[in-house]
Amino acid sequence: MKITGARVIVTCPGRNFVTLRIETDQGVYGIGDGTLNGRELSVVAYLEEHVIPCLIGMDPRRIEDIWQYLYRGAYWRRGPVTMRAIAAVDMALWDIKGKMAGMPVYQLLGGRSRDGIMVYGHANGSDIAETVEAVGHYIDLGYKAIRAQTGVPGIKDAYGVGRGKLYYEPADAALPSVTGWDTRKALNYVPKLFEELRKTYGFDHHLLHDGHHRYTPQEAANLGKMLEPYQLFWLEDCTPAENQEAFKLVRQHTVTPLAVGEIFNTIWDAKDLIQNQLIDYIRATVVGAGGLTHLRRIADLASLYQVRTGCHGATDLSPVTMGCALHFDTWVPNFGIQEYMRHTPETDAVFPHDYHFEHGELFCGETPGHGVDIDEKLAAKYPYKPAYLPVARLEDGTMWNW
Ligand SMILES: O=C(O)[C@@H](O)[C@@H](O)[C@H](O)[C@H](O)CO
Ligand SMILES: [Mg+2]
Repeated sequence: MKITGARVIVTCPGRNFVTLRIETDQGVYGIGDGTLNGRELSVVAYLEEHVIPCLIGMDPRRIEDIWQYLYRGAYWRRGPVTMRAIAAVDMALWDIKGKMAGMPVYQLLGGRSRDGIMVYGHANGSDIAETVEAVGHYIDLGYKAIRAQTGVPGIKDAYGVGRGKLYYEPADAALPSVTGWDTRKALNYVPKLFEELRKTYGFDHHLLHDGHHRYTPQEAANLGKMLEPYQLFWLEDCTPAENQEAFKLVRQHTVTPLAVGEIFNTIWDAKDLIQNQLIDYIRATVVGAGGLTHLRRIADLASLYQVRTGCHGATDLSPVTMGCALHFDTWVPNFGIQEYMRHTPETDAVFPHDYHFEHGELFCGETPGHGVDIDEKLAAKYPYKPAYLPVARLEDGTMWNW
């Protein structure tokens, strides 16, 4: 069996997506997601200039060998662009493998470990009252787990406050928009949100919060401690994780569960955090961490230390990634939770899929492969539109973490 061709499809049904389609001499094709929010065209170039020419003539059944070829062969290893390009190839090859076997990908991974996949949605508001109401909306939709993010008085465009009830897309301008941040104001306000949420809705639902890399280790430890009475499912990205040791300080001071990893792109980013039990959930994703082939290695390492998966699932991960993630989540023994930021109807129309939402859970389908396709005619109606993630500055103008 041979790869006879491959092409990259860039489409923007409300936001940009990068999709790789791989053709074979058996007439079977597969698709993969390579979207990198705000830097999409770098992955397009990497795929078109440096990956696709190497793939032609290769045997698509050799998923592991092609992964090793693309990882080791690049010489310059790791990084978000390289690993997303590898992920796009990997997802497409698993899709082809499933179609050839007549099986959904979760069967190829090892079969079902569960039926439904517990997901969490994104409730947010400009202040505590609005956010409390938004959480109620997600409860009414049947979610068992809800992430809550609030605007903070005195902070311009604080992270996580969307522009609509269900859809949250942070990439918002042709050049990065500038938002503000003030840790002291946030530390004085965020715990009050969770106090109000528990007072209003009790403890029957999981609540999550995303620190989005904004706190120093000491501040993160302080926030984790202040949130303990509200029994969060997790506090995510509480402090930048390049220095994995920083989590030792946080861990010493709080039992609030910690999650990290949506910006990780290989097992090396997470190895020390997992082996030292510094986190409870690993958020690495199929698209961000080199595809299913590498993500299951991360999950296996995590399982040795009772760390569970909590894959990132924001709107900037395409339905192709969501489809693959659900097959992964259906198989992985140490599953924790799956993030599920709903895509818009336009996006869903471009990417027809067989997964569905019911009673707070997502269910992958039984279609051979990963169960997601791309309508290229429709995709062509949405040309690429430059969009960047915002940047954040402190009140004195210091660059900070968005
Ligand atoms: O946990 C999350 O969902 C966020 O961290 C993301 O929405 C993140 O801001 C975006 O994926 C960035 O593109
Ligand atoms: Mg996050």
